[in-house]
Amino acid sequence: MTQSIAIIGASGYTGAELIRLIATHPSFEIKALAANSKAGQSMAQVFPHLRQLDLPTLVTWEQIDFSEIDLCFCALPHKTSQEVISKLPKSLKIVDLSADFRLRDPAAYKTWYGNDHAAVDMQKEAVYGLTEFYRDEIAGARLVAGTGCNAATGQYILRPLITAGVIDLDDIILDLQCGVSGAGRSLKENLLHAELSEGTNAYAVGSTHRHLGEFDQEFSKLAGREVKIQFTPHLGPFNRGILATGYVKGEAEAINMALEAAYANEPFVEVLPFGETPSTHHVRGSNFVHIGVVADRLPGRTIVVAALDNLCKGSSGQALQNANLMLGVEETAGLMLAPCFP
Ligand SMILES: NC(=O)C1=CN([C@@H]2O[C@H](COP(=O)(O)OP(=O)(O)OC[C@H]3O[C@@H](n4cnc5c(N)ncnc54)[C@H](OP(=O)(O)O)[C@@H]3O)[C@@H](O)[C@H]2O)C=CC1
Ligand SMILES: CC(=O)N[C@@H](CCC(=O)OP(=O)(O)O)C(=O)O
Repeated sequence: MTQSIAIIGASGYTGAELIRLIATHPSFEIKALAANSKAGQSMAQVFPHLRQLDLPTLVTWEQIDFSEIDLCFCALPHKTSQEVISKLPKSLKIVDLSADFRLRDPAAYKTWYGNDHAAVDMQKEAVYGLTEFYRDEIAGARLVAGTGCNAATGQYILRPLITAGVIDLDDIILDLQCGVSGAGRSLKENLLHAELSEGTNAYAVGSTHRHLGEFDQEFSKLAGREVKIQFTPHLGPFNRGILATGYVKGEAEAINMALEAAYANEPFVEVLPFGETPSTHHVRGSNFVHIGVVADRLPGRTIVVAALDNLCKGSSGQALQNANLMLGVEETAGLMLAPCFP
């Protein structure tokens, strides 16, 4: 049976990545694609790399006939997403890629995003989209909130360690580099080639990045007590990929065992042989996550490194994995592409 798919925000990076992945999906068919400033254009005009695909012309989301859609991906900026989603049919299955439905607590949302939420009921209804840890809830959900790409990478490292009780919860440092496509296809000075290439910089320093709202929510829920980590992201001078490095207090062997046990049956999460560390080069364009554990020279301290592709496992690949669950098809459908290397 074919399932009909719509994508709102199809003219952005995550929208294009969804289309690339769905192109090989055995049962999903793209019926409608929506944009804002680019409505009226063909996808070949907006994204020439998708020229060979037979795709509908971009329209505005108001022009879509949702009665013929089984599931809608929403890849819009924060705030716009909640305004649009609150106007969509209440029976429509939605996977949202924005930050708007990730945080359960309206007060926490206001702290990290600065505004009151426009759809508090839907915020409470949404299921957090980190597939490996919310699989059953996602399968029964109507609205799934895709995670932040930085937030996903950090959680792949830390969630199993918190659950297994193998690290000191008051001594967690996470450091991360995110490729420039993480900022979307927008024109900003610091994203110009001349100002980005051949250098790197930290941002949101002082543990002020909004993805800390997701870390606080998820880690505190897992631990049954408040957990706050130190987190600094860096803007990487590369297009795709996130490399996160966690510094924790705990024994490396126990940490490695906890990660191996947590991901033993996961199709997309791979724990590398003990002592090896991952690279963004080896997950690029794929839905895979690689994780590696190394004992630090300081006794009782361990380094854990994770790599994923922000546009795939960090957003669109995760979104497709969740959509597969919501529509009852094979979870890995359309997602077994090998990484693109070099
Ligand atoms: N990039 C990444 O790695 C990740 C992104 N995300 C989140 O996913 C969402 C999409 O990100 P990304 O694809 O990178 O963003 P882009 O900036 O590349 O694309 C944004 C899309 O939203 C559309 N849009 C903008 N404003 C409006 C509006 N007022 N009404 C309707 N459509 C509008 C744009 O249309 P048009 O171009 O026609 O104006 C475009 O299709 C964001 O919320 C982002 O935070 C989440 C995880 C990772
Ligand atoms: C380089 C860069 O700007 N990266 C983004 C990652 C964005 C992301 O994960 O998505 P959301 O915006 O949906 O939270 C950042 O750190 O804000």
